[in-house]
Amino acid sequence: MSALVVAVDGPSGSGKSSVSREAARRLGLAYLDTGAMYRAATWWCLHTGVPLDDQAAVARCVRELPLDQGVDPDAPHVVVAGTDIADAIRETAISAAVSAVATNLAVRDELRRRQRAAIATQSVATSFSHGRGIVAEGRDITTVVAPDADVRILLTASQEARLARRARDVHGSDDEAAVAATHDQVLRRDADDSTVAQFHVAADGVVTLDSSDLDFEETVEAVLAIVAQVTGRDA
Ligand SMILES: Nc1ncnc2c1ncn2[C@@H]1O[C@H](COP(=O)(O)OP(=O)(O)O)[C@@H](O)[C@H]1O
Ligand SMILES: Nc1ccn([C@H]2C[C@H](O)[C@@H](COP(=O)(O)OP(=O)(O)O)O2)c(=O)n1
Repeated sequence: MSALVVAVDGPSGSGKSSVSREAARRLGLAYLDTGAMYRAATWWCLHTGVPLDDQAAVARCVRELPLDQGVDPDAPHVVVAGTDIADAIRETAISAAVSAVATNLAVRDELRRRQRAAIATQSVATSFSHGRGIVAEGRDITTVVAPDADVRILLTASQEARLARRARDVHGSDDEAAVAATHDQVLRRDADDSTVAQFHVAADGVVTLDSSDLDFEETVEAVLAIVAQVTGRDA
């Protein structure tokens, strides 16, 4: 079976990471979390003491980022210079700082180069059970990193749904205080990130999937239905 590349973009809390990972698992494909790369780059700059407002220094630092990122959806790992940072990159300090690194255009060039290489590797190597290929998700995968992907999906959800999901994720509750505490992580970050990537409106040929009124399972099934419709391939 030929390689299959599925690209998924969307704003924070739309469900990109969890839904893409589960879809990859069911399709037997690799899974690339490009947001984790921007988070790992941010962790590395902070760890090595590079001030995030020094654009040139940040760019130099990220070009040397010793990142080892797994693409098995059942066992994702993010290791930098021998340290497993999979949990550390989800902490609020990284979520608050990551847009400063992700809006650095030289950083984007470097990480996009690595993302294209990871996608190309999975397009030629047989790694998972049903064949070859990858589900890659982020903010600019359908438009810039892999605009020629076989399947391109923009996963959206209402602001209310996204805030509630992130609040449950981070604070274990979606009451008023928990939702208010996630505003910076979701709304401010999306506003900053959308200055360098267009992920609120689908580009030509990109299928929009609105998950506001779908639960997790329904969203995964909707992604698989789009893949089946576009490619004729079932999970
Ligand atoms: N359709 C959905 N309905 C309800 N919760 C969802 C849905 N999709 C994802 N989630 C949950 O919402 C949270 C945020 O999802 P995540 O995949 O991290 O989003 P993103 O990568 O877009 O920021 C997670 O706890 C996830 O399990
Ligand atoms: N392809 C990508 C992926 C992520 N980013 C940026 C946008 C986000 O602020 C950070 C982290 O992305 P991530 O997908 O982990 O963010 P959330 O799951 O929405 O919290 O990286 C990007 O600019 N381009």
